[in-house]
Amino acid sequence: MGTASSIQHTSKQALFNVSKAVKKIAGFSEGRRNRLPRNQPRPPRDEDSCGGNDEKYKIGNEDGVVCRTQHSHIRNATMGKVGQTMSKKASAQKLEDAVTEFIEKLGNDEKLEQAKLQLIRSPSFDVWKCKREELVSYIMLMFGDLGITNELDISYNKLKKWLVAVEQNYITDVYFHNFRHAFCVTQMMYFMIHELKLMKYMTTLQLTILLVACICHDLDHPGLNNLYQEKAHTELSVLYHNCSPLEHHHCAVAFQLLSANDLNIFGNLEQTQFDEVSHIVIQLILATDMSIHDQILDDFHQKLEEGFSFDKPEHLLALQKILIKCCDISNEVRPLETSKVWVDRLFAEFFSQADRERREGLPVEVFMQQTKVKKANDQLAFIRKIILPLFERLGRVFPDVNGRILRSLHESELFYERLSHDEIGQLLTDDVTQQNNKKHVTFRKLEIPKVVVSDCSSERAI
Ligand SMILES: Nc1nc2c(ncn2[C@@H]2O[C@H](COP(=O)(O)O)[C@@H](O)[C@H]2O)c(=O)[nH]1
Ligand SMILES: [Zn+2]
Repeated sequence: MGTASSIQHTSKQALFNVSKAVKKIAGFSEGRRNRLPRNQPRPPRDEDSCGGNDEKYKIGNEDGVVCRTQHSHIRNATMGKVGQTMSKKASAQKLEDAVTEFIEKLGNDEKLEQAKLQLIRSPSFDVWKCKREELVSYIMLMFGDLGITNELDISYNKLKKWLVAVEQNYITDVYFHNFRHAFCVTQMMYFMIHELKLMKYMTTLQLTILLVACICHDLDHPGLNNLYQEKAHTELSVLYHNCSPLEHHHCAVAFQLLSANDLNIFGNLEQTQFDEVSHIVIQLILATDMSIHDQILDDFHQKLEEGFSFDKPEHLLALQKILIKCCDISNEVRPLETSKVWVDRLFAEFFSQADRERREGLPVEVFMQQTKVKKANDQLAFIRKIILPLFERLGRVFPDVNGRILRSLHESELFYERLSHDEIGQLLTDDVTQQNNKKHVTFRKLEIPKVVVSDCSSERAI
């Protein structure tokens, strides 16, 4: 697998040395920064992320919200270890009781942290009940829990600054491809790391790569897909010759951010290691382009037929691509009340793109036309043709996938099967376009590259 060989080679090997003697942080980071100059900060955002202005997603006012949010959030947690053989709803109730009981006994910060870790280790974690700042702090918890901050010697401040910069480089007004989506993909990966015990097979650096790729995989997504980029001959489509233009852009923004000295969470790696890490992160982000879905699935299938081995770098990379793809389209692994919102948001993004295409005189795909789409039908098809086969293939390496993950997917399948008989999604949550009718969705003209590396200051303290 060429340059990725040493990072990917054999599990649980000490792959990098962070001792003071080998750190060349200053020179190393300066060099990279000089090659990739910083850009102008983006104007401040006017609202609190997706759904921030919607009553439905509001958690309360700013005063005292942290405490109330944490507790209501923990109380509303669902599933987890409890009730793995029960339905999504029954297991949710059981865990809710268990967590409520647990909270009553909480006496200090450490216990609260443990309770939070329990929450984010579950696919039932409800992203809609959190403020953006909380999401950043949850990712910090994941890094601490997996030993990443220790092993890569990342300071609390640097990690926080990097995450805040990443969060600011997702576009708030985009219905689906916003920071909450990136968080969900990351949190699902964190869940999978525990559920499938990936730490037995991968090094801490390899796990870090997975999480970083998830966090960055849709950076600066404009809410207009690759088809639009091509049809409208956007700057991105020209720059990347219509070859996964969005995914290449997400990579470009990710590495613009990492090029800043104070944001480079890989700053303690040697240059060659940084290059190898970058190479893998880029390949994982590029793998999220659904137009190469079959190709990636076939490649993994071939490795399975050869006899999958964690010790073969090319096998490991194929598996990592499947993992990030699973997480990227994993909303249906979550409880229906969470996943339904994502379905509506995805369609709202499609419809918004279709409106724009009509305004610009471009052809509009049928699956994006509000008058033609049958949400339940389409979702059922997506579950059956894309999601289930992908997870089932992952299950060939990790049989644990066949437990609660597949059960949950089959529950969703059943739900949409029933709904598709009634159609047309009357039982789905209110259309997001109606929820957001006060909000004007404005897509900025793409400027390449545009990255925010400033404004990570104390007023945004986590
Ligand atoms: N009909 C559905 N399409 C979905 C769903 N989840 C994801 N998707 C599609 O896949 C891509 C994923 O790639 P991304 O990196 O752009 O997030 C996404 O754009 C959708 O087109 C789903 O639940 N239903
Ligand atoms: Zn995505």
